[in-house]
Amino acid sequence: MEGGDHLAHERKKAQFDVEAMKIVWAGSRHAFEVSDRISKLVASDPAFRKDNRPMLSRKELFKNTLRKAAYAWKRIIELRLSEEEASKLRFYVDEPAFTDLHWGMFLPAIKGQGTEEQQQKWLPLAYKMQIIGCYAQTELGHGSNSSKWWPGGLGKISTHAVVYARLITDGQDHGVHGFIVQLRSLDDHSPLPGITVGDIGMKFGNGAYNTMDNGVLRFDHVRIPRDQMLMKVSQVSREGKYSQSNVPRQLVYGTMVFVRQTIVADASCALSRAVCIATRYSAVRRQFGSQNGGPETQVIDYKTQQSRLFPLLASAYAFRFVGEWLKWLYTDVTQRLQANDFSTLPEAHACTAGLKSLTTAATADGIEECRKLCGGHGYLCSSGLPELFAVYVPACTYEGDNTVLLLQVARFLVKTLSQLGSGKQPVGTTAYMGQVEHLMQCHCNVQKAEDWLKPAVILEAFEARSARMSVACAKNLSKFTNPEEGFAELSGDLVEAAIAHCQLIIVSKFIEKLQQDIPGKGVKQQLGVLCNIYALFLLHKHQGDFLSTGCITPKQAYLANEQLRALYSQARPNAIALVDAFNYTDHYLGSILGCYDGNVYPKLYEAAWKDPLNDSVVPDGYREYIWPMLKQQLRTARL
Ligand SMILES: CCCCCCCCCC/C=C\CCCC(=O)SCCNC(=O)CCNC(=O)[C@H](O)C(C)(C)COP(=O)(O)OP(=O)(O)OC[C@H]1O[C@@H](n2cnc3c(N)ncnc32)[C@H](O)[C@@H]1OP(=O)(O)O
Ligand SMILES: Cc1cc2nc3c(=O)[nH]c(=O)nc-3n(C[C@H](O)[C@H](O)[C@H](O)COP(=O)(O)OP(=O)(O)OC[C@H]3O[C@@H](n4cnc5c(N)ncnc54)[C@H](O)[C@@H]3O)c2cc1C
Repeated sequence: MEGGDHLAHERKKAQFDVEAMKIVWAGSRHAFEVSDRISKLVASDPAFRKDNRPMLSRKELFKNTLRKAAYAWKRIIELRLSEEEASKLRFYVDEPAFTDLHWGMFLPAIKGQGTEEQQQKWLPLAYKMQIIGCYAQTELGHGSNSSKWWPGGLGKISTHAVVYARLITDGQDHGVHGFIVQLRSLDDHSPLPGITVGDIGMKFGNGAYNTMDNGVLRFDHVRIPRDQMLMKVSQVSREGKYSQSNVPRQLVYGTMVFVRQTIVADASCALSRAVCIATRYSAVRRQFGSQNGGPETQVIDYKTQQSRLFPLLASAYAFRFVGEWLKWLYTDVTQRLQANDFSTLPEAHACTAGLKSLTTAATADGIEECRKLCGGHGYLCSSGLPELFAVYVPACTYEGDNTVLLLQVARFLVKTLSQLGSGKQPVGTTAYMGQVEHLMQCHCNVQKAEDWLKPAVILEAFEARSARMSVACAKNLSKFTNPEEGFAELSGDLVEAAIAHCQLIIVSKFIEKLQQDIPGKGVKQQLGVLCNIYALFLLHKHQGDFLSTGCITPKQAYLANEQLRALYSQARPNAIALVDAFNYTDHYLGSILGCYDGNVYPKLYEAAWKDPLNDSVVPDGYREYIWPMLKQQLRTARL
């Protein structure tokens, strides 16, 4: 079958209003319209072509990224795009670049930690791209006195950086503070005196994150003007006197709370993209196994394929909704901070750190699973999956290694439990800890598989598991005379308790989403199916936790799995429509396997001939290396 929509029969099976689901996915009609318009603008402009990336050398690749970034900026100005539209445009250009750090970290750091005066001086320059900034925190080795190493945009492009360094006045160390530092001349881009700066070298994967100039930076007697220390949290007077505003020191790390929140939202984009590719291809790909001489089985009909694919589809939606909620939490904490209410900062830190860790780990693993779900073709660059994985996987490390972040969550949980004794009622995402006595002894009330569809039953099981794991850690910690020693010794268990808590947050936010008014025929029902798949998949995967803490019985674990299988059957006819609801253009997907019309095989065949290796029938190197070898064999054979 040539041309046409090869997935039309799948689209007809949908039991819900796909257009309405697109709006739910986007977050609002307005967000949908902006996203739809800008993604099509990017897709239709040949200047944003990206299929040749894996073939380019690092230098060609990097120059191409600079060209695209400059062209994107030109279009943003010409079209007078709003900040929201401009940020969507950069998103759909889909190429990591120095601009990510400029807009995503440099500007937010100045906004969050600079005084009014500092903001007035630096923000207009940065907004007009008259200076380009990066965020320089990480060091080559341990400590804050070796060389900066890793900051994106630093290597070759940034003119300025927010540099994190220790502040020492009168021989007294005041800890890490942020400073705006000019790195390069605004005339000829050469490094300023005393500054050594460059790129740190090739990274994982061809193309992929090599469009970014992650850099190294050293200072030798560089003087930073006093008024370039970011002084919202603490100040140094003209006379060299150090003082602190009446705000928590942790605000110095506020940019990380912001970025981690955006990383959670981004996880749903990366995972949904991989899932869209794998779902469409699984419906196109047929294998043996039909009965009565009918068409061969679509691989999406294999239960094994469904049990690997549908939990990822459900996770993409779950991460979308928890990302939406996290954005709300971040906005809320920001407003409170402005009113000098710092009470929710520890929770915002724990939620952003924990959810960043959980969603990036699941997304990186999920992209790799999607590659395998596409069989051999998933390994081709034209599937889009190898590059997506290579670009995405460092999210498990940057903005805080995932294990380190889970340990931060664990500290928060242990602290929350320890405060129960003093009568402090936990609120927000730890409110359930207030019923710890009930959760320690409650029994799951599931007798038949369908009982697992009740939100209250799911919630209680997840709350009980999380509370019991945290309490077990707290009890074990209390056996140590030195708490830090205890924390280090039990860190493995603490990480697992943190994971249980974060999974509870994701499940509960999905359930809360379903309590909202969601318009559109069948939309809420489909989201209900996905929510149950997400929760029961986690329960099945971590049944060891649920069983060992006595939250459920082996029979109930068996029933959960039975229900999960039934849910996969319900999701099956809607699978293609559920990925169509992401509204991704073929340009953004960048995948032959995931193309909208499902016309995969002719496109794969055609793409193969475009590979530079097929430019000539006889390859370069044949005469030099292969021909003499063949001749040699010929002579040996004759002897
Ligand atoms: C608008 C468009 C959006 C575009 C989005 C852009 C996205 C761009 C993506 C680009 C891609 C990559 C960018 C990557 C950038 C980076 O990686 S920057 C470097 C980030 N580095 C880290 O994350 C290091 C991880 N380590 C930590 O976070 C440590 O906690 C930290 C180094 C900050 C401090 O360590 P310590 O000094 O050892 O202190 P701790 O014991 O950890 O903490 C002390 C107390 O402070 C609390 N805390 C820690 N962090 C925060 C925080 N961020 N906010 C609030 N509070 C925090 C912690 O809980 C402790 O509290 P307690 O004393 O227990 O009450
Ligand atoms: C692509 C990319 C882009 C980046 N961009 C930037 C940027 O723009 N700006 C910037 O400042 N930085 C940037 N970084 C650096 C990044 O933030 C750090 O790599 C990250 O915070 C992890 O720190 P590390 O590399 O020192 O890892 P390490 O801390 O050395 O981790 C190594 C191992 O030790 C373990 N470990 C470390 N500490 C503990 C502990 N306390 N307890 C238990 N286990 C522990 C970790 O789990 C990990 O397994 C980037 C990194 C990457 C990969």
